[in-house]
Amino acid sequence: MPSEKLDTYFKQVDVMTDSFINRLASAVAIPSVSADPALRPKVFAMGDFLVKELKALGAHVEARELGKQPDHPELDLPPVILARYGEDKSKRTILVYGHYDVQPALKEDGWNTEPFELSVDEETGKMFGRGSTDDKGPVLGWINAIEAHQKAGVDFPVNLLMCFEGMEEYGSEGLDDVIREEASKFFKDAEAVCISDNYWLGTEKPCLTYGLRGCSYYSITVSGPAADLHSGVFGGTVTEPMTDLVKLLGTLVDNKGNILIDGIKDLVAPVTEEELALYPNISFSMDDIYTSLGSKTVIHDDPIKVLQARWRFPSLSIHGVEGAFYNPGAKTVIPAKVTGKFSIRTVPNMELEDVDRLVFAHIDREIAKLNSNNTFKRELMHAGKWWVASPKHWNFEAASKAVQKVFGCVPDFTREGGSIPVTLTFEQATGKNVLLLPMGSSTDGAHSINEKLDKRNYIEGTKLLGAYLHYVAEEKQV
Ligand SMILES: C[C@H](N)C(=O)N[C@@H](Cc1c[nH]cn1)C(=O)O
Ligand SMILES: [Zn+2]
Ligand SMILES: [Zn+2]
Repeated sequence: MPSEKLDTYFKQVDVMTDSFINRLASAVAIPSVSADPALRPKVFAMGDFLVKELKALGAHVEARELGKQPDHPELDLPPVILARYGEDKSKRTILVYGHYDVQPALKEDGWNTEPFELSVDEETGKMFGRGSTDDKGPVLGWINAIEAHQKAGVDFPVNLLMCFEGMEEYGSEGLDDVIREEASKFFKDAEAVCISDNYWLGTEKPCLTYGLRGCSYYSITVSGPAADLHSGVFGGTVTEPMTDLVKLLGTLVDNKGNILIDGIKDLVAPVTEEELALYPNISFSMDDIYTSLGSKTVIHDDPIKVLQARWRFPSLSIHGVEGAFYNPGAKTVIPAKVTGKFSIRTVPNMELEDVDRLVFAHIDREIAKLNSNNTFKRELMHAGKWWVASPKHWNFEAASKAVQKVFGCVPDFTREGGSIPVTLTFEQATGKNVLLLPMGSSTDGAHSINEKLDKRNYIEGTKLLGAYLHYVAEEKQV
């Protein structure tokens, strides 16, 4: 058992707490928003930051350039950063993945603090900042683990391969090809894969995740007049694009979460008795969902139904309207062109092509019903497939032991409502088991305002990642 080495490593992590928080603060200060063309240089800057940190620790680092962004040919895609720490043939080799881009964030969206300044509340231990939990904290967790081993003089237990991308929040543009290409090259020695980019179910108990929903993201564009118009002068004389769009968006889903697109439900695999038996053992209560939501505005009032709605069934969310008036005040404008955006979270056995076919058939039918003289365009913006794996593997076994060592409890085995499409690509390209080992908790507010990572999750999470690697080194391959 790696107990003594682990205790030395844990003590070192505690000693280095402030320095690890400073590292996170430096990373959060780089607004690496992949969706904002104006901030693309910052995504590159964040990649450079990681390269510098990794090289300073003696890792071998290579960058894979991805060329231009297909839907914005004027933009360069940020590189995929590949790194290797350790080349000892007698050790296991583990491949880890994370992303260094973040979701957009503006103070005026409702943040209590500047989103790109890490703001640490010493009383609660909450560390607010965009990317703190998704996914800069976990990515830095791997780097912290390397550094703490060095400083503690504890031999690093495995060879660590790292793959960090800068376009995850924009559909992981270009990454699949790199993974397939490198499976027999940079990643060839990998014996298992670990991804830390999702969240605990609650705030106290860690989990290991073996399933993800997929995400198919669509847009509908409605255009009419050549330019935005005065609603007093032109209201009642022109077919308004926004009126058509609101009608179309209103046909997709009801406020009880039922998807109204014909045929979607038929694509979902029936829930088995075996699966049903797993839910009651999972620590999850209505209070957990209330705390995560910050409200009681739930659709289901039973925790098992909540979990199933999140993991096991598809959902459709309407995200926003480009071109619409959204500022405070009362602007009397008729927008000339509006683009509505929505996505469907997909589950087994929904095939991407079937979902697209049903979505487009539905939109076309609804457009025809409008009898409108506006112009309509509907598009799939990006898609990633769902993933479910078996947690009966030494990779999960090692992570479970690490959770028990660091947190003193047996983790829940969970699925996740969010999507990390490259998980499936890693599994298929390397042929190895993939484990999702989250660092953040259910209240972190990833993608939302006031995103945070608790100090405890960051520091104990850094211990967890290191401990996982020690237990992995000890697991027998079956
Ligand atoms: C779970 C992960 N941290 C995450 O946030 N994934 C994103 C992936 C995505 C899909 N479309 C755009 N980004 C998510 O689930 O929304
Ligand atoms: Zn993420
Ligand atoms: Zn995200």
